[in-house]
Order: sequence, then C-alpha cells, then structure tokens
Amino acid sequence: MSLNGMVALVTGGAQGIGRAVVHSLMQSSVKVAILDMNQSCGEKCKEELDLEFGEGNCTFAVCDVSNGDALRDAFQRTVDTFGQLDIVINNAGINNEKNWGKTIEVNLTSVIRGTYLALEHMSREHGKGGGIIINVSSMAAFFHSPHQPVYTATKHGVIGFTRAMADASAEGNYGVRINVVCPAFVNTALLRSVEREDNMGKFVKFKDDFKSRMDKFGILEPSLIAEGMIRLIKDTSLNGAVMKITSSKGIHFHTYEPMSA
Ligand SMILES: NC(=O)C1=CN([C@@H]2O[C@H](COP(=O)(O)OP(=O)(O)OC[C@H]3O[C@@H](n4cnc5c(N)ncnc54)[C@H](O)[C@@H]3O)[C@@H](O)[C@H]2O)C=CC1
Ligand SMILES: CC/C=C\C[C@H](O)[C@H](O)/C=C/C=C/C=C\C=C\C(=O)C/C=C\CCC(=O)O
Repeated sequence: MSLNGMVALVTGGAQGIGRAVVHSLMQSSVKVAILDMNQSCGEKCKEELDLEFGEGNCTFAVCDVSNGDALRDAFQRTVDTFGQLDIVINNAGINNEKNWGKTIEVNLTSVIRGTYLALEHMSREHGKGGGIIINVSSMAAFFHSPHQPVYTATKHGVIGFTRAMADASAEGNYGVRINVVCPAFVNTALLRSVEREDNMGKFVKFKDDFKSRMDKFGILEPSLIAEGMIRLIKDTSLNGAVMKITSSKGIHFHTYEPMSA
C-alpha cells in the first residue's frame, strides 16, 4: 500500500516517538501536521524537516491536546491546509503521578477526543472517505507498574477504548481502521522523568527498582516504534490490533482469548 499523497496529523510530534513517526511518514511522501505544546522543539523540528524534505510538506502548530477547542481547531486547520486527512496518530503523552489528573486528561481523555475528531474528518458516517487511527498505549498496560499507577491506568484505558472503537468502526462501516501500539521502554525524554520527583511524586523513591526493570527489559529506539506504526498503517487487514514492541520479541501482536459464555 503506497502512502504517497496522504495527509497525517501527529500529536506530540515534535520529539521522541512522535518525531520518529513524522520522519518515517515524510519518507513515504506523506504530508504531516505536527501538533505539540513545546513551541521551541516544534519549530526546530519543522526547520529540520523542511531542510530534508523541502518546504510545504509539513506544518507545526502549538497545541495542547488537553484543550478541546484548540485540538478541534488544529484538526480543521490541517484539512484547510492540505485538503484532506487520512492518518491520525494520538501519540502525545506524559508521565506525571504527582499531577495525576493531568495525566488522565492528556493520556486518555485527549486520545478519546482525538479519535472522535479524527472520525469527524475521516469516517464514512460523516460523508468522508475513510482513514487510519493509531493510539499510543504502553507495555505498562501489560506489566502493571507500582511506580506509575495512574500512567498504567491510562494506558489500559487507551487499549480498551481503541478495541471498542475498532469494533464500532467495523460494525458501523466507518471505513476507518483503529489500532493501538504498546512500546516497552523507549529512549526519549519521557523515560528520563523517572529520576524526577516533579513527575514521579512519592513514587520517585522506587526509581532504582524502575531502572532495574529498564536494565532487564532493555531500551528501544524511537525508530523501531515508527516502523511498527508504519506497519499498522500499511496492513489493511489490521483493525483493533494491539501491537506490542519489546526488546526480546520485537514487533508482535497481543492475542486475546475468544469470549465464551
Ligand atoms: N518513552 C517510553 O518509554 C514510552 C512512551 N510511550 C508513550 O509514547 C508517547 C510518546 O512518548 P515519548 O515520545 O516517549 O515522550 P516525549 O516526552 O519524548 O515526547 C512527547 C511529546 O508530547 C508532547 N506533549 C506532551 N503533552 C502534550 C500536550 N498536552 N499537548 C501536546 N503535546 C504534548 C511533548 O511536548 C513532547 O514533544 C506517549 O504517549 C508515551 O506515554 C509508551 C511506551 C514507552
Ligand atoms: C518514568 C518512565 C516513564 C515512562 C515510561 C513508561 O512507563 C513506559 O510506557 C513503560 C513501559 C513499560 C514496560 C514494561 C515492561 C516491558 C516488558 C518487556 O519488554 C517484556 C518482554 C516481552 C513480553 C512479550 C509479550 O508479552 O508479548
């Protein structure tokens, strides 16, 4: 499946995993709207991408995904600029056990809102031509962590929401495939927040235990997560898939027991 000419929107796209998938999409000739609340990082990122791919192939907008009106405007501006929307990656996320209400807002509520906005712009229900949504969860949803109870809860929530919406899309003939990716530890700024009391709150005292888990399970590079996401986009058979990415098994899928009475 060629992605040439498609238009994508990536939240939290200025650095880390988001930045890596923006780069991979642009290598496949996709035009990309990058949304991020970090202005300096976003501007630098766009400058570098303009140099590599030429101007006019990506936009950057400062947008806090937890601000519903700002997110709605950013989706509309993407369509106004590029004329269509085909791929949405709800990637922005934070690790903050101290301000755990904010963690729920960014990691779960905003993923739900981003999915609904994506459907407004892509679903056949709204007279649009279809598309692909990827929501970003974590292996923390499978290996529950005593160091990050609320982060872990949000990542469970993202999987449940995505699977249910994927079924709704299939049954409602939305023409939109909705999948979720669950990376293990990835070498980004987020991972380094394990040392910070501002982020971890009272759980910072467990940081050595957390770091020993990283030593045990290894640390991935963002480019591998981007590779997984491109696979989710290109494989037209995937809807409601739960992709896991780990050092030991690489890119693979979680399987669920069929429901029985
Ligand atoms: N790094 C890791 O070990 C893992 C990360 N993840 C998930 O991957 C996603 C991306 O994380 P990383 O790239 O590691 O983090 P990162 O901190 O390197 O990048 C996240 C980006 O999101 C932006 N962002 C944060 N809050 C935002 C908001 N309210 N509105 C708009 N932008 C916002 C930040 O400014 C930053 O540019 C997150 O959902 C995270 O939970 C999942 C598994 C492992
Ligand atoms: C302070 C750190 C902040 C953020 C990092 C996040 O917590 C991140 O989202 C957490 C990742 C947690 C990963 C936990 C376990 C990883 C396990 C493995 O890699 C196990 C390997 C294989 C399992 C294979 C399988 O079950 O399919």
